[in-house]
Amino acid sequence: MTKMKKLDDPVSVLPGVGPKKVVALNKLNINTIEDLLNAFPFRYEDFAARKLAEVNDQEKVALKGTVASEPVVSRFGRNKNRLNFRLLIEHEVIMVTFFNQAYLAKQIETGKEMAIYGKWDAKKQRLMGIKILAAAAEDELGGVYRSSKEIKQSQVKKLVAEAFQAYHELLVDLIPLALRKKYRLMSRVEMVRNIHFPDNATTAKLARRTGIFEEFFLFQVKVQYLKKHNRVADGIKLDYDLSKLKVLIAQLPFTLTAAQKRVVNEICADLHHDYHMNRLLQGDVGSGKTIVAAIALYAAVTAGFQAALMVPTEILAQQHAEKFAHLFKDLDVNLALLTSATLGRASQRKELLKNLANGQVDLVVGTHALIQDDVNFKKLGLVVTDEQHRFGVSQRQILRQKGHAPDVLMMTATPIPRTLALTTYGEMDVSTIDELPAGRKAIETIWLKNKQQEQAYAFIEKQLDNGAQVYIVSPLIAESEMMDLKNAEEVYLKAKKRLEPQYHVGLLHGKMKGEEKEQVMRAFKAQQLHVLVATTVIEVGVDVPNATVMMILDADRFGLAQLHQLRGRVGRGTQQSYCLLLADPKNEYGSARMKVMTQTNDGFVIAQKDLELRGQGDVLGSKQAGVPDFKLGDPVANLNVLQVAQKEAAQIVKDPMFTTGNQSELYRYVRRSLVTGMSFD
Ligand SMILES: Nc1ncnc2c1ncn2[C@@H]1O[C@H](COP(=O)(O)OP(=O)(O)OP(=O)(O)O)[C@@H](O)[C@H]1O
Repeated sequence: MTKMKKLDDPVSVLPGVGPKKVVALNKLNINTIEDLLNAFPFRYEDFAARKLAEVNDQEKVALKGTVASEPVVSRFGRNKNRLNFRLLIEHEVIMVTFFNQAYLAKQIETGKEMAIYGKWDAKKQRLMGIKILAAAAEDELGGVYRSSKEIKQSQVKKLVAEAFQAYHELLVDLIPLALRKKYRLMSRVEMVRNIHFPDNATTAKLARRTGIFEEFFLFQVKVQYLKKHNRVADGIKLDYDLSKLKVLIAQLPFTLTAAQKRVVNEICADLHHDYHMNRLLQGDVGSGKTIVAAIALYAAVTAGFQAALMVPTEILAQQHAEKFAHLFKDLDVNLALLTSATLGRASQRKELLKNLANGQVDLVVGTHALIQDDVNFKKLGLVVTDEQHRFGVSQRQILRQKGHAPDVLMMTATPIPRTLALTTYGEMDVSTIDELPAGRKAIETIWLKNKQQEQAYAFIEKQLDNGAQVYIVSPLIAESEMMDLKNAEEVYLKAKKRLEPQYHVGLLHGKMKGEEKEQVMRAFKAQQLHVLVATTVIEVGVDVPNATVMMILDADRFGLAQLHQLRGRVGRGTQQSYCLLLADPKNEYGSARMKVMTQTNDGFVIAQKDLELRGQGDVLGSKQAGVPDFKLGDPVANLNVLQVAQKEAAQIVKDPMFTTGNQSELYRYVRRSLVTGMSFD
């Protein structure tokens, strides 16, 4: 009796797939039959014969004609040869050339009708042959597959065909029938068949349409199910003391914006529940996320738990710790700062670790040093982190192993366009601060050419005379910290020469020791320094409201998101702020970025523009963006489909067992993928 076939059979079950091929396929992420069936071609070669007049130079096309001369093979070099013959297409004669395929000569006879696929050289009126098309293949679209040095794409294609042949009846429909009808989608078998082996361009397109919907729909069902699933009561219930929170809020030097109040309520409701909070707090630069985080952290402390804030740099840890010390000075909070600098001193380190472990410390601010091995908490209830430390499975695992399953609030200052938010943070609840504190004036951004630097300095001088403080951001040299440093030093010397002795200029860069950095930041905050020349170390979170002018040198070297972050260091108070971009962009893309910066201060608009300008390839190609890899769908180009899929998925997960309609396959699929782990957590 033969073994039962399963879609997760390894590829080695196919005839001719030995250990070497298995390795080659695995490298392409193809391990099972199912993977093979899902290894969709990324484009098609169109083998339908075209008219010569319509073909562009260097285009790959199929041309059909009558052989008009005997094939001539000439040999040159070592083992090299060229095969030439003429082909009559309607009334024109072209030359066809194949390199190193002399063996094809025997198929070529004068007067024979032939279709040949190749690359058209318009100048020489020559088709550089790639292959002779069989008569039956003439109307076909040939899928082009990912391949590698070890495995050719024709082999991948052959294996896909064999796998489809042997396993296609195991393909089950995961999209409920009602939805397939509603959106006129193919069955899964038809979809897979027509993506791999379409009869023509139309069926290929229709199959892809189904494939894209399926991909988004399954993803959405999974994340939405997971979100519900997370709501089971195995988290911590933080019974915070509302009256104490009110005291804190009343003490603030400002009133919270309506948006801040709303998100505080959303977060507090989560804290109070006994499920795990897994929430994203997004807000534009300067929108006041820190105070929201502080309120949440304090809430955890009033509930008798410890709370931690994890930030990406030591400067920020220091800054937040200082702010919190001020904020909580009359409240009963025992605050500690934990960075690699504080951990560096042995005595301090021992004391700090002891107090975290015995629960003396209520609230700790730190860098990623916070979740290192020897750091133990007594009763950790809430961790607030930021996007740069996406708090993923492994970190949660670390904390869980230490006996904690804290609520998690992740902050992001990079607004994500709605499109990507749907996909990137699908499994999280999202709170958005969509309003800036009252009284903020829009930052005025001016783009100048490099040769106008003197004008920029004159402007800076005038602003300094009016009591402003200034950042000068030195140009970024990709991949070279040393060059960054050299640049920053040069800019620093120049600024000193230009502005001292009236004004004091400081320098801040990533290579400085923690203490040195602190000193410089402190002097800048205290207005002992008027101008701060810095590399991008100031990008994230630095908050000095009196600094109202920023000059960014060679601004076109930065991406939009980074420029927006940098610029966000000014415009944090009620004074009019300015941002001077100095740049001679080398291409249109660079100019477009400068223009966007001068046109808007809205991080959401900038994020959307960034996406459009960079092209989805760029954005989705970068893993760190956290965007799941879709095989067929493109969350930007296929936004409508994504939204429909999201809406339909919401309907499905309303019912915890998916019992409405016949969706047991879908349910099994979702349960299975949760067991095997989801990559986006
Ligand atoms: N409701 C408010 N009214 C007035 N000022 C506020 C308000 N909330 C926060 N601020 C002030 O606005 C400034 C920016 O706030 P905060 O540092 O929290 O911004 P952020 O959202 O963390 O920004 P970034 O992502 O740029 O670091 C701070 O100086 C803060 O004290």
